[in-house]
Amino acid sequence: MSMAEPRPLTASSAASDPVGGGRPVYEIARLSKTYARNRLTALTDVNLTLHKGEFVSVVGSSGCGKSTLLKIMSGLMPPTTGRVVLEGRPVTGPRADIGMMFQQATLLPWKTTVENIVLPIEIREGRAAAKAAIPRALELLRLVGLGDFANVYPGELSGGMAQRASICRMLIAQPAVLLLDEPFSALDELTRDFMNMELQRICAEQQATAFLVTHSLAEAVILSDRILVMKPRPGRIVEEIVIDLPRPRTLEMINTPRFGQIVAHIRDLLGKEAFQ
Ligand SMILES: Nc1ncnc2c1ncn2[C@@H]1O[C@H](COP(=O)(O)OP(=O)(O)OP(=O)(O)O)[C@@H](O)[C@H]1O
Repeated sequence: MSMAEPRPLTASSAASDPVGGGRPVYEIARLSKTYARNRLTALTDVNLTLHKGEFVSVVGSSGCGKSTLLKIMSGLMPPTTGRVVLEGRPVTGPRADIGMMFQQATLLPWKTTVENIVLPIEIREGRAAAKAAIPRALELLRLVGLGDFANVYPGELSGGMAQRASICRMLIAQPAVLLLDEPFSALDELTRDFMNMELQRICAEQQATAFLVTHSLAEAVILSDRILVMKPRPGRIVEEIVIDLPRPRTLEMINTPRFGQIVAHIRDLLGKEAFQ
């Protein structure tokens, strides 16, 4: 293998090879999922460890099991077999220390931005706790550049601004892990690029441990320390790629030969079926 090639690792080594030396935060071992209704094996023998401060993405063709994996990781769905452990405790349902972000911001239109951000606390711990969390919500709004928009309603926010607000809502409970389900795919390309750079900055500032599902290879490469490549029937991790581009990443890196090589390598791994 030449030095210019991405360094491929086997899927089984994914569980034991920390990037940046962080401690293990989220651990999945021998995970499988068979949907009872159609007896479809959506995932088989998935092993994965996320280390503190690490950004890991998963890519793969439609139907390879990415959403199934994310639902299990978030506690929304039980696995058929295997171990799912966050901060030493098995994940058996939704938890306050799991932060989630989706394609749509899903802010409540009758609540102001800051009220939306403290909403998870209000739901879990009541009004007094939500009120006490407002200073932290305002601090988070400043972190994402929305300091002046705390008291406006979501209808007055652009798509990118609404997603920034949902980053704050995700971070308010100081989650141990961030699970990101194509958070910027509904945005136009320029805003999406910008938001990815913002996400990188925020994750670095918060030392966040993040797991991203995306259809965009470029997005996965620009953001990640490692990329897991999945294949379908049955859904499994076939390769792990360590992204050795320096940090902080910049959009200019997208035009470098190294970036192009890594994307081409992943595209080859995915094969033609991923793009049909
Ligand atoms: N609730 C369900 N019941 C039965 N089969 C399901 C269910 N949800 C997903 N599947 C099947 O499991 C497989 C994996 O689906 P999943 O949605 O996890 O894939 P994905 O990689 O997220 O796809 P996409 O990229 O298109 O969102 C697919 O074959 C899908 O048809």
